[in-house]
Amino acid sequence: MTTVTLTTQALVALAPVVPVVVIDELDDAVPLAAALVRGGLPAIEVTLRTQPALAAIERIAAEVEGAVVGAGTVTTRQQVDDALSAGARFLVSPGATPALLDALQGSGVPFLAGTATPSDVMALLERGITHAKFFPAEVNGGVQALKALAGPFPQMRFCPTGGIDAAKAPEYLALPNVVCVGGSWMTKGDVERLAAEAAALPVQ
Ligand SMILES: O=C(O)C(=O)C[C@H](O)[C@H](O)COP(=O)(O)O
Repeated sequence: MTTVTLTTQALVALAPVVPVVVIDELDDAVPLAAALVRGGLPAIEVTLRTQPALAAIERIAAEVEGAVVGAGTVTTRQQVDDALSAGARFLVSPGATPALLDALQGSGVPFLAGTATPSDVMALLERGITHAKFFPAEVNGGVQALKALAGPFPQMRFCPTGGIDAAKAPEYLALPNVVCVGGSWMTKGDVERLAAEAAALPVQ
């Protein structure tokens, strides 16, 4: 099997939206991921918040053609190892402790660590990391906060996540320092149609 190394830049360029998927029933994982891929959202974040999450990552990696499955809610080195073993091709965390950043930087796969403040951003830049999640986006000031962060940190690129829906996503994606947004809004209802609408959103 050929292993293609995915860079963070390539990951965030796959689609304007990274769906955040919470799997309560393992059997839901493959049909949901397949609908997201058909809609045009190949990079899929499965949160490690539920019991079947790792098995869901395994199944999606094995069975859903075109999916680039990743693990979300990664907060420990053990979860980094478990997610990689399950087949995760990228990792997302709500935060960024030094221990977790060591593990993420050693993982060999792209990752988005969580930032919410200027100091969080500086801790990543000190390590040469220029792409981050901005979490929880809406309650941390949303679009206005990201505009303010662009001043001192022009090199930083964000994937805001948390409280974003189809109505709010375009305003985020219009910002020069936003490369994609994360959200769960397209994972309920007519998933393929909602994914297709999200996939069609323009990125600045
Ligand atoms: O578990 C994580 O690490 C997270 O990313 C938290 C939430 O899953 C996202 O914030 C999605 O949030 P909503 O789009 O508001 O549902």
